[in-house]
Amino acid sequence: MSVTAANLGFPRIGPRRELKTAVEAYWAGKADEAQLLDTARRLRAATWDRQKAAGIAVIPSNDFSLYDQVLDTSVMVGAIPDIYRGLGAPDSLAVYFAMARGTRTADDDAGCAHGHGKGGDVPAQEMTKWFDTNYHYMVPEVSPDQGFALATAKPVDHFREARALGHHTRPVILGPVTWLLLAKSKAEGFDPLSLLPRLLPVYADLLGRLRDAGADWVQIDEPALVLDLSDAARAAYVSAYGELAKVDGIKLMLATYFGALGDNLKTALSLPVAGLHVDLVRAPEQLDAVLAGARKDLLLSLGLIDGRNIWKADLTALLDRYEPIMKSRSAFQIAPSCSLLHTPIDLALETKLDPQVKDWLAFAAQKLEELSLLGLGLSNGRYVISDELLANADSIQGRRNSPLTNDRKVRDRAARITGDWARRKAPFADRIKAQQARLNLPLLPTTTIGSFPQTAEVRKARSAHDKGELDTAGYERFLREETARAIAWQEEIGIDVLVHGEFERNDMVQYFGEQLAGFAFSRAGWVQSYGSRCVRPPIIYGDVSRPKPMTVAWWHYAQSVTARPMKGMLTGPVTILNWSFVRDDQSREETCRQIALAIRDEVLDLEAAGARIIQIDEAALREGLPLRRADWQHYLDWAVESFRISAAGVADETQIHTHMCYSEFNEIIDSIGAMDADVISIETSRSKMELLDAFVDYAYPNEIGPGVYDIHSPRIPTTREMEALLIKAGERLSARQLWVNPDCGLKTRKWEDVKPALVAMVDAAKAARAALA
Ligand SMILES: CN1c2c(nc(N)[nH]c2=O)NC[C@@H]1CNc1ccc(C(=O)N[C@@H](CCC(=O)N[C@@H](CCC(=O)N[C@@H](CCC(=O)O)C(=O)O)C(=O)O)C(=O)O)cc1
Ligand SMILES: N[C@@H](CCS)C(=O)O
Ligand SMILES: [Zn+2]
Repeated sequence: MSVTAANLGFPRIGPRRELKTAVEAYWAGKADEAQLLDTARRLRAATWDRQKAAGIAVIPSNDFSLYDQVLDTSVMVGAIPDIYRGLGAPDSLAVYFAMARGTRTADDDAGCAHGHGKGGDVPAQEMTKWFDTNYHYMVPEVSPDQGFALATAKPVDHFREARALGHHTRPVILGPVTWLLLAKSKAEGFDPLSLLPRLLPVYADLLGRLRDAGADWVQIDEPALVLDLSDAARAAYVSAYGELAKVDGIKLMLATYFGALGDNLKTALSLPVAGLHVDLVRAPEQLDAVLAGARKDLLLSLGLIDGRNIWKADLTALLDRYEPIMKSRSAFQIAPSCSLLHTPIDLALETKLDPQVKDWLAFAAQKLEELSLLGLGLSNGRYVISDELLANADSIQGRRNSPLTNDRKVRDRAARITGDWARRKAPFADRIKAQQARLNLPLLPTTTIGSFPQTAEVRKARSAHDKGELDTAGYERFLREETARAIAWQEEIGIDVLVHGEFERNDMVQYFGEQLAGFAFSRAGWVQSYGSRCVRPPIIYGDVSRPKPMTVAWWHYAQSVTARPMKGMLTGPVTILNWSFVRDDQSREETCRQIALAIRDEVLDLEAAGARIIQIDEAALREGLPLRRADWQHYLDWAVESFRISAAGVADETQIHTHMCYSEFNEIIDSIGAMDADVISIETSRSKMELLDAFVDYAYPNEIGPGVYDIHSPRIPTTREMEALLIKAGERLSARQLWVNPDCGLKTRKWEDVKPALVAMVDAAKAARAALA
């Protein structure tokens, strides 16, 4: 019996975000192509060396990407829409980054939420979330007459590059069926999956070239196998892998992750591949069925180390569970559950973490060490790693018994929650009357979503403050000036309900996590969100509570400089949960309720301070939906309840807003309705208000701000087009229900875009008021 430690993918941004610095310098014209490619090469070499040093036997290549691995695949197979073709050779950086970002050149990578950056001459491709992660990929675009050809040979180039450095790697490629299932076509009714027969020869060509370059195994990622699939998709798997099996001399490790194969297990096990990777962290229960159904000669890769979270693995528990099965087959691979792309790189860089909490954590580099130890223990017996096991058991015990993770008061309070906590006192119809009497707003009130541009100056000031180069008084003075300027400008252009601009916030989740008990923060724990943009997800290690008010002082200052209503601005519990690394020793649901209580306290303090309107953003509520539909309702029920707990403590006349900068509401509209926010702002501008239909069909009774300004594009919308959108909205919903706002916050935009756009938005509201009155 042999057990081999394999990795499925390593983060590519570099321990100090070297890739971000390099690509942004290239985009800004401050570095040339050779400099960028040189940094990329050095990062790859360091990553391969690191994995070898950690004792990983199967090291991936082609997991590196300058922007996104799905985009790499699209370019590789020649799925380059015509608009980009004139910009350079198919394998040029010009075409690649145009697809990623559009062609308008500028020195920042303006981008936000679910869209991004540049429009300009040529728009970027659409971007969306990679399964249920906070990583975003570029959506492949195909047409009914799509042709495919191997346009780049990056997997082969990187395999050779690694070999020249002494590493025999296992190239990773995104499988053809998942790639097609993620693809979209502008042609109505066209199913990209029908292109499979045309795509397969390109994959076969690639596999042949990898073999000729010396590769023996290729990891082919098919995460779509953990989704609810149609019979057609399952049939596509059978024909695709039947065809690829004809390529001689190369073995495929079919990698599935992010969940159980479930009803696709039979299909997966029937495929003529040499290996199958299964996620046993998200879906440990599938082990028995996989073992029972797998051909004797199928190499199983067991995903044992969590690639989606940062907790140290319990090595003894893993040995207890997996030792007994080791003799059942001649060989196993063990691996992280999925690529380590979704974890920060190296815990060793964290010098400021509480040592106790740090002892409970493993980032990507540490996960490789765990994997390697586990491999040794499973192959040779646990005595060979006895010292390491003892140390690991100490950490696991330490975390389990630590008073840091348990706060009796929080638990008692959460246990006392009753239905009343999640119910506003009066129904919406009564509340809205009280709110209108108090707020006295015009028809179609104007507002924005919260943030104003996070300029280089703002980021520099924060960075200087963090480093101790700018004292707190100086930093706060600077922030007050920025805030006051933004408020005066909103008054000047005639916005009705104001925001303070969020200049004091580094990130809408991190900012709250930094102030809540039960959260820890990394200094260098960056995780790629999209392209060069990264986030540092907070780490929720203990029971969550709010030691003191978090936003009241800033709100108070902002309200003190204007008579108009200033929104209290909070991130909601579900979004804080979904964008954090969450403790794994209690249910997400339980943790979310604790966060909800903390936000409820903040809501009530804002109300007591005089806030008439409080916005609780739930930008990540939808993306938290489980991958399988059967699990949706349970999630939606507790997510909605948490939001309601956070919001429902206020008096009838206090208006609660929520914001969701996405647009697919059809399938979850009942839950959106159940949130019972007085006002919801959503993204609708790009769909030209069509996405309001879900609200119309549902007869949504509360107020809605359908976004009229696409903040993902630097294009400045005209008064006329925003007015037309409002009229369209007014035809679908009562004008009395409508608010006027952009699709999302403006933090990633520039003032020079924001100013004319908001002036035009206010004019559009005035015109629409006259038309709809
Ligand atoms: C809305 N989105 C968000 C998601 N997740 C979140 N947690 N937050 C979100 O807002 N998921 C979905 C989308 C993803 N979209 C984005 C959009 C934008 C970014 C982004 O801009 N990231 C920044 C980092 C943001 C941040 O934390 N900034 C800090 C630190 C800034 C920094 O790097 N400082 C430098 C010094 C800077 C200087 O001197 O000029 C340093 O520390 O070295 C801050 O502002 O204080 C990015 O740059 O990648 C991410 C996801
Ligand atoms: N209030 C936040 C929400 C972003 S989703 C902002 O305006 O940036
Ligand atoms: Zn938003």
